Amino acid sequence: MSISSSNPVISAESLSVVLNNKKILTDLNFNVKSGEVFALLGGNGAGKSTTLKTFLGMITPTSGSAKILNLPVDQHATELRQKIAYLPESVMLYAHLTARENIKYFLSLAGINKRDDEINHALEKVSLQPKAWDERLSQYSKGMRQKTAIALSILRQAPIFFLDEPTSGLDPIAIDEFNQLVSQLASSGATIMMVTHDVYGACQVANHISLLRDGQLVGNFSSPEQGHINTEEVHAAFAARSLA
Ligand SMILES: Nc1ncnc2c1ncn2[C@@H]1O[C@H](COP(=O)(O)OP(=O)(O)OP(=O)(O)O)[C@@H](O)[C@H]1O
Repeated sequence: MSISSSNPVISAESLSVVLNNKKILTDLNFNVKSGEVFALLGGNGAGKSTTLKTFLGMITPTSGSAKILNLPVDQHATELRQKIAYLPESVMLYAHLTARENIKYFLSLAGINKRDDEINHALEKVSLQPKAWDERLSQYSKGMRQKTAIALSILRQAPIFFLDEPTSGLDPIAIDEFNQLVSQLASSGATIMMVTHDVYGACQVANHISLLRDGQLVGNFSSPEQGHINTEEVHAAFAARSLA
């Protein structure tokens, strides 16, 4: 179950999901390789959360498959879990513990021991200000909680990230910092899939964007060799949904 730069790390193959007799996802196909950031973009009710839940093993495909490292996730959830970092829209860490305490606690649950200097290094890597390291998370902004969760994922050495609406509720500076962090993670070889309705943020950070509408992929965009995906082009495609 190794990660090579040429094989897809995350792939949807003719993935369809029906829930309560309702077609939610229809024939999705995409591949994400190591070092890439993939954004699944769509409006409310497009099927983004359903796609994410399918890759997290919480929903079983009705047909086709959702694979990670070429393994169907619904059949290999336990062995894949340790490779995956999942950041929900609201990061699930303890408000009454500090960043350092949260990290130590969740690492201990995973049976991982890290020295204080290794934890410091991870917190530095995500640019969490040192003066906040020993403050309770109840004092943190959403951006700071996300940084803490990413530091934890770095220490867990999880190479595959699933991000759910990561920039919603962040101020513009925190959005830029978060996008930089995502780009850094990808440059160091992580594979990142995010679901979002933030066109601008997706264009800033993604190598590939797929546009999801009514459970179907209706547009694909890739970044040029140097630079970002064109925001206006993606915005026009996204906005066309209301005219369809
Ligand atoms: N268990 C279910 N049974 C029936 N329909 C469902 C079920 N779960 C989700 N849906 C429907 O599937 C569609 C896609 O929902 P989903 O939550 O995946 O969309 P989304 O793109 O994440 O939306 P949002 O941006 O609003 O969170 C919606 O119409 C939703 O009502």
